[in-house]
Amino acid sequence: MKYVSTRGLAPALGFSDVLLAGLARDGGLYVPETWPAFSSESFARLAGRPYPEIAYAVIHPFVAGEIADADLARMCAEAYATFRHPAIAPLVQTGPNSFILELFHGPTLAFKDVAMQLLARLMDHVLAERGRRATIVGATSGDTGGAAIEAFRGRAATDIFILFPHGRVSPVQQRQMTTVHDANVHAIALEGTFDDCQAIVKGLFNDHGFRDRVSLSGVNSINWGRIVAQVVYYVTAALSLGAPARSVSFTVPTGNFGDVFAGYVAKKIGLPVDRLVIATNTNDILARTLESGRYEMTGVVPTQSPSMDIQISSNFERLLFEAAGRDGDAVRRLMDGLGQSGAFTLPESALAGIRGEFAAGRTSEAETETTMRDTLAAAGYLADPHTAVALSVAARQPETGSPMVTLSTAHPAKFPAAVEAATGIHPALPLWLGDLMQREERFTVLPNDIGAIARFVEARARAIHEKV
Ligand SMILES: Cc1ncc(COP(=O)(O)O)c(C=O)c1O
Ligand SMILES: N[C@@H](CCOP(=O)(O)O)C(=O)O
Repeated sequence: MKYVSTRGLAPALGFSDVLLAGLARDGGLYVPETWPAFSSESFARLAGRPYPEIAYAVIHPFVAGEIADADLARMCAEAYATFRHPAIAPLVQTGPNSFILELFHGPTLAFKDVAMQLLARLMDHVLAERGRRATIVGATSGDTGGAAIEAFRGRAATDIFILFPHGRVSPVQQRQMTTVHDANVHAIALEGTFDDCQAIVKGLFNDHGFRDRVSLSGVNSINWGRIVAQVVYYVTAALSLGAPARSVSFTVPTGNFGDVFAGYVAKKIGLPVDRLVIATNTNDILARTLESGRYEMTGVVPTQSPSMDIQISSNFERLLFEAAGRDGDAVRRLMDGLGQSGAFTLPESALAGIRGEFAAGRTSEAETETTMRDTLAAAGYLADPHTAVALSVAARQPETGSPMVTLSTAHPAKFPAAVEAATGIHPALPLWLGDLMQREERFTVLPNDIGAIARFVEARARAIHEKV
């Protein structure tokens, strides 16, 4: 299987090259040339199997033989051995037909661990086989950074630089990035928003000289390896609820569109998914786009679900590519429009296609608080603010008979202030992170300037390369 760029101008690559490339050289995102097809029988055979086995089975066709089967199986087993729940991604029933899919049992208490623990192992494996090193530069609104640093810390073949928006992540999120002192880890507080961080990362990828000099790789959801690992929990959740014999709906708290796009991929490979619902906070560009057909940036406001304070939603480009009939020229024109004027209008047929696959809704700050309080009162369940955004949107969906699964993307202890203000309960960090707030912080504050970031990365990466 080859992967093609959403902008149509970069060479098609195999799985291992796509893992290391991150962003395509034409600025697009890689997607598989064709979707593998799973039959009902093959899904049925996976029901009841342990999570790492299902991960292996789902990811295997996407790897297309580029990694030996035994190595892939071992890496799936090792990645999910880092999780603190035997089910890895357990389902909790909160109503007659309502379920919460808990994705926060990994080392940093966020759903990002599910993909990142595997991605680090896959990248290490490919780099070792090629005798190469890579410099990872990533952007985070809070959770990707901690998960990436935890997964890549101490790895000999990678230096990792994470840009986070200064003052806009929760104290727990910040400390998960700034208290890791391995020599290959660099936390950078950028004087800007998450969108600024992400624009700099994409800018660095599009500077081919820089990209080649430092062997740039990415671990944001621009990397296909992130998406494919996230497809797995849609499969495990649906199988637990009766798939393939019945279909299941999902509501997903959404920012960069990676998580909900993984749900779309699950559907494309044959999982019976009824509805896929995009849930946004007041940074509601995706909900507005589905309503009006116009993707239009209006400025980001800080919310109590900071990881979703995003308006340039990277993976929406992957959906555009699908909805535009896989026409890379059309996607390039739309993305150029976004770059020049901060907006684009979806072609009618693309909008109709997207509306056929997704529903969307937004949750205000007041509704997020009420939902945290009501969920505790009605179901005895303490949800984090990101999960609450999605629970609120899920509750407003029409009943179709299929079970509704809301993805819970973070542990409430990552956002104690918001959870306590809404519920009166101060969620404690698990024992192994109990001293997080006392650990020494180390990070560099840099201006919102791509040149300053490029110089910092190149100087530090080179210094590390010279020592090795
Ligand atoms: C806790 C949490 N929930 C939801 C999201 C949104 O996920 P995505 O960016 O994949 O749409 C994020 C960040 O990505 C997050 O950290
Ligand atoms: N919400 C994310 C933003 C980056 O998303 P990614 O999935 O593209 O890595 C975060 O927590 O950093």
